[in-house]
Amino acid sequence: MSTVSESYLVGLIGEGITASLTPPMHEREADHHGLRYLYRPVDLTEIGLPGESVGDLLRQGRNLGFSAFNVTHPCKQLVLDHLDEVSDDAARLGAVNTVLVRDGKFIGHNTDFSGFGTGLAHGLPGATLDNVVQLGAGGAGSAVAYALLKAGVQSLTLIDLDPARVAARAAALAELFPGREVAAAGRDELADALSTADGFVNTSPVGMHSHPGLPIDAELLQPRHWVADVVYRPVETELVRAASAKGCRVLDGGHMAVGQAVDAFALITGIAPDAARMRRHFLELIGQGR
Ligand SMILES: NC(=O)C1=CN([C@@H]2O[C@H](COP(=O)(O)OP(=O)(O)OC[C@H]3O[C@@H](n4cnc5c(N)ncnc54)[C@H](O)[C@@H]3O)[C@@H](O)[C@H]2O)C=CC1
Ligand SMILES: O=C1C[C@@](O)(C(=O)O)C[C@@H](O)[C@@H]1O
Repeated sequence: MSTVSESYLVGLIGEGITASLTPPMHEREADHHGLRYLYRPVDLTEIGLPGESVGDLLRQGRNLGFSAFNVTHPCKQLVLDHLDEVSDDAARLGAVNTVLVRDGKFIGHNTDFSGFGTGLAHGLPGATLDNVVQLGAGGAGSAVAYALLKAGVQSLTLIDLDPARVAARAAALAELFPGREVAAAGRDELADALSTADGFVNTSPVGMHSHPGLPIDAELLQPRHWVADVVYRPVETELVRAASAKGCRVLDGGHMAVGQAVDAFALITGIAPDAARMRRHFLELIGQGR
């Protein structure tokens, strides 16, 4: 037996997340710190609940002694209506993936953007951030674009297949970061945009096992470009491979996947986790086909 001050009970609420690597990453790191820490997936698909039930689940979880939750698709925006406090960045971004239960209150944070930002700083130190092209303006893309602008990117070109979505995202980001240039573009403008860019980030699903291929023509990459992917199944995507072969510095999608877990673990426990150890564990899990 343990009381809420002696142990941690954490859940991940979202659709189709039973195979997520985030629970084992947290649990293994907690073991290293000698913590009693259990992290369970609460898979909406398996229990047959809609995303709108996230508020009820949070309240039930609080009553059952949960310490915190990660929330993911389709709940990152829906959860906002149920929180007592939201960090400035999560409020600006309009998305929460981490909810702390503190004195019966729900406090929202976003570690997707901070996790990508930390991965970028550690994985590509000193990368020139003046001009960046990002493919994909969906859920992951919103957090990554926010992280890039926070990291100092001056000119960001967002490219997506959905013109309305990318225009809305670019306009919202331009308002949040006055003085920066945030442009929306179509795929036909990729070559032009990359000709003056320092870096390229893929946040589209292209490159996943279920969606194989290169998200852009590798001919467009020059050795001066740094290249980041957020796809992490596989970790070595076709983009990562092609960019490395061109001599580009690369950041694989595992950095964001581990970064969000590192930052959430720190928020939940107040303990700084060993990020390198968590990445080794993540790569081990991926290597086992998890
Ligand atoms: N490393 C990490 O921690 C995470 C990685 N991901 C990865 O990011 C990928 C995207 O996830 P979400 O943003 O949640 O999906 P989403 O569906 O919200 O957004 C994907 C966006 O990419 C656009 N898109 C698709 N194909 C494109 C193409 N060929 N060219 C340009 N735009 C294209 C879509 O129109 C859409 O706006 C996932 O497939 C997953 O692999 C997602 C979440 C976290
Ligand atoms: O979107 C994601 C991915 C995730 O749901 C996972 O399954 O690893 C964990 C969430 O914290 C994060 O925001």
